Amino acid sequence: MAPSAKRRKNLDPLAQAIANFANAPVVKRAPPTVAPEATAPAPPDVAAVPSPRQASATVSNPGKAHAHNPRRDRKANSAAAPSKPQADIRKAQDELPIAQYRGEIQRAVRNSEVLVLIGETGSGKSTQVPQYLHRQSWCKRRKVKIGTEEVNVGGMIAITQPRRVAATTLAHRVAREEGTPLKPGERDGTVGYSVRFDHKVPRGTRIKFLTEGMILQELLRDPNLRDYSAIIVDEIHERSLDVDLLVGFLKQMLAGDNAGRGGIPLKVIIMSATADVEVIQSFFRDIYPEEKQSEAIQVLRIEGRQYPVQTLYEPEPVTNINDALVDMALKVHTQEPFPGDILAFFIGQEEIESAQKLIEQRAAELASNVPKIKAVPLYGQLSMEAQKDAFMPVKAPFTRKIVLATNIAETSVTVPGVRYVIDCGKAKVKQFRTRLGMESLLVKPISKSSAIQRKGRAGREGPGKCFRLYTEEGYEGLREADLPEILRNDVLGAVLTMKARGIQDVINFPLIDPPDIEAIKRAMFHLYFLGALDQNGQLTSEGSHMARLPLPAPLATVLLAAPLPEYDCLLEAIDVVSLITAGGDIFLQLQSEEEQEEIGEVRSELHRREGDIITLLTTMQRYTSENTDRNAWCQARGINGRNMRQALNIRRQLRDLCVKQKLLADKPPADPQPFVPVSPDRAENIIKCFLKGFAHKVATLQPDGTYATAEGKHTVAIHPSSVLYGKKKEAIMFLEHIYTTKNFAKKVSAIQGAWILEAMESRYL
Ligand SMILES: Nc1ncnc2c1ncn2[C@@H]1O[C@H](COP(=O)(O)OP(=O)(O)OP(=O)(O)O)[C@@H](O)[C@H]1O
Repeated sequence: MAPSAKRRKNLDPLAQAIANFANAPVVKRAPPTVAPEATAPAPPDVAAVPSPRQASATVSNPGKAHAHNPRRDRKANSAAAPSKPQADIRKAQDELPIAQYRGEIQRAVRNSEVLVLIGETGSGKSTQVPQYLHRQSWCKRRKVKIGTEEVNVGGMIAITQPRRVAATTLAHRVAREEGTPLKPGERDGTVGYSVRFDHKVPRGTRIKFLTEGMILQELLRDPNLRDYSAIIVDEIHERSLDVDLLVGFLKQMLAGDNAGRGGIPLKVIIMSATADVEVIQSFFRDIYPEEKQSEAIQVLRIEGRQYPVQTLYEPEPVTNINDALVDMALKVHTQEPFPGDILAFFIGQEEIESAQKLIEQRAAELASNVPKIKAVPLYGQLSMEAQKDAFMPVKAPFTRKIVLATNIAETSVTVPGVRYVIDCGKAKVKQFRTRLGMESLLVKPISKSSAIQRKGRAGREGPGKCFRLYTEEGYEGLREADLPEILRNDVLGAVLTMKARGIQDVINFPLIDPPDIEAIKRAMFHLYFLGALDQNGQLTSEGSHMARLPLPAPLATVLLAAPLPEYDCLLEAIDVVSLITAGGDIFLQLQSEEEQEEIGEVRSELHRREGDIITLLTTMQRYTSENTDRNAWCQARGINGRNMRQALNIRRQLRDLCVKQKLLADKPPADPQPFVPVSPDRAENIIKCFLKGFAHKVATLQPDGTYATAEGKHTVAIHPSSVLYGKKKEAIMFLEHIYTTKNFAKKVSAIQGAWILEAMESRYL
């Protein structure tokens, strides 16, 4: 039997069903016409409003207690008999633990304002809950009168995710389950998504997956979230800065009178496998009078997981975690049954890159009767296109996929094919060091919540195993949850978002864990310096533009300054900003001496003595002037082609946004445009324009040859990835600042001391 056929045969029925479904031609169901309630009837025994006690109780035998039949409900949903692949996927849906709770969830949402839904990883929360709700009568789009204006309110469900990869993969999955897959060129559908620089929202969308940042952007445009009937906040345990802000805004809306929504209430559903229910409940509680609290805020726990996952610990603490990860990946590969892919959690991108090489080397030495290995990286700095590889089945026969991931694969995602998880127990955590005014990347032990989430990536399509590279005592010693981002990060973006939403008193904005008042004050001062706030702390019109750009405030400041006559460099600024926000480094690290000689020489034609900003600009300009083979062009220069394509996509969107915001008069001419090197004068202007956003990130050369930051006089070194590495300049400006082995400045440009004064004076005087 051919290995691929063997592989198929070995799949269990559910995995087979999913594989069949994924490979089968898509059968499109017509976008639903809303036939509320009747389409998903409540089971006969759940008509009464539950007491809060009932609702929050764990149901030990849910199937029996609710006499609910998901298949019967589903039958009522669709008149036409489903095709085979659809029937398979429906069977898989019905077998999820959450299916037994469908009626209970529908009823709880109908009868409450806030539902906290806790269910094990893989129980079906993210994929099923929006599907259970979007045909309910309260979710209908309604025409209402607000003052003299007639507006539509509701009709859609938003479901937020902490990460882009989760939002897009879930949207694709749910769209297929709904029978309206997201295909290029397809304009109609039930499910869509919106993440930074990528949106697919078909006509007729009822379920929209968004990153938390995107819904905050929507809140700026529409403070009443009129498009939505419900907001599902998924994976709240991650406690990103954005999710904390989002629940703060939702709390304010729930506490209000819904006048901006024509009286139509917004439902809020908070979901997680590992969140602290009491913290969430108590956050919302004070909106309601005591006697109404338990009715308004309900809690439901979904019991059970679909497949068992066996946890295996190390007998002794591991000394070298990176070696142990590679060894374990190969051990699992050679000792565990095939098929069954492996998902291994690494500390960070660098560790993944070197492990990938090691695994590939060692895989080449395996005997011919052992399956081959395809190692696929998955980390945040990869372009979206490159991230997709981790989710694709391996095409080559008799090959096992090993996904080497950071914690971006920790929550919410299903990596199809994965049966085995390897957890190194550590992660790189960004922490803002208030005293130093800079970020550090620290390697820290993960929390129990993270360990549970990582384990939960197995057991989604069949029984699985989780290999923890730490001892059981080590696990017991982990803290329950991670520190919320708002308590360990710079709150600049958060304060700008609050101000842009009209929050005057940011210190008293409702937050689950309010940050240090000093951190808020520092952010306000920084925003004042960037021109986003005036002396009274009021949002300026620049600040309002800044908040609407999907960029960190300093980069948004650069784009707003660029059209000014003294700089006049908006197109160039967009080119640089696109490359900076596209993903990881554009220039691949040259490994061998040979590579350094060959590629280094071709690459040097892009290098500019002014530093990384003008080098990036030259790279974009040369790339877009290339009219024959852009891939070959990238390859010859050791440039990451995927990141370049991603940057082009961002460039197009930023150009459109700037036309919309009237920063750019007309659409610029299409590529390819002839390459004209930036003149030194123009380069100076462009760097000065960046200084408007980054005057706080400058350092001057000291007599001993080191650089000291203007703010705080901390020593910084130019990072080896910079074209100015090893160079001595009077002063430098850097766009990134990171503490790893030492304090490094990245994306560095040479500046003059006088320019710093100029940039400061223009703001203060
Ligand atoms: N992209 C996908 N491909 C294949 N199966 C999938 C996919 N997404 C989801 N599934 C299936 O649906 C099940 C439920 O997934 P879902 O994301 O809804 O669970 P969840 O309860 O939200 O989990 P978590 O808390 O881990 O995010 C998975 O265990 C898996 O069997």
